[in-house]
Amino acid sequence: HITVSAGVTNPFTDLRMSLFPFIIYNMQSKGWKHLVVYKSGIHGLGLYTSEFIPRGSMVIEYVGEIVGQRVADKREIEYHSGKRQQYKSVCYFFKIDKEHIIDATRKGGIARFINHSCMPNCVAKIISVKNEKKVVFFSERHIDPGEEITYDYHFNQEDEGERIPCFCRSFSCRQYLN
Ligand SMILES: C[S@@+](CC[C@H](N)C(=O)[O-])C[C@H]1O[C@@H](n2cnc3c(N)ncnc32)[C@H](O)[C@@H]1O
Repeated sequence: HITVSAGVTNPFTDLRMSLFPFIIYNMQSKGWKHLVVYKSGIHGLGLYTSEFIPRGSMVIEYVGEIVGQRVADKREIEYHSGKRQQYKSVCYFFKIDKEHIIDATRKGGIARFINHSCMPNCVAKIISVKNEKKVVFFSERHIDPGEEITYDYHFNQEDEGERIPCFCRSFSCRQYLN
């Protein structure tokens, strides 16, 4: 049984899936869920689960280069400057704390494709493993095969100058990401 949200393409019922070049399996260590990158009904590409995920499960880690605020600020300007067209309108940064940002733009895992939803099915938690901070997504409810993985970005309005319209289409959508 596959649940499909209204209007959202489901990769597991879509025959074009086999032709889509962006399918990458999440081959991280055992215990992680089987996840697929596929075009999203929310924005660009998104991350989907191909298996049932019970509530409270570890879903995936946000992996990338850990940089400081100064480097992140420089890279943000570089990525949005137009020199690298593919990074112009998207942001693959995850802020762990004031000093540490994970940049998954050039080197990183598929968690960077997780889109924002105002009614998400996952939550990002910062956990410490051997004194190292890691960002791990946990399921907040059970997630059916074929559902897009989402979390609430919790962007502050003052973070960015321009407001980013939200396309999560959830019942309680706040209309903007920031
Ligand atoms: C980490 S990327 C997510 C993956 C992205 N969809 C892609 O194709 O690479 C974050 C960016 O996706 C877009 N995005 C994510 N969730 C969105 C939403 N609910 N509404 C509109 N844009 C969204 C924004 O441009 C945001 O900066």
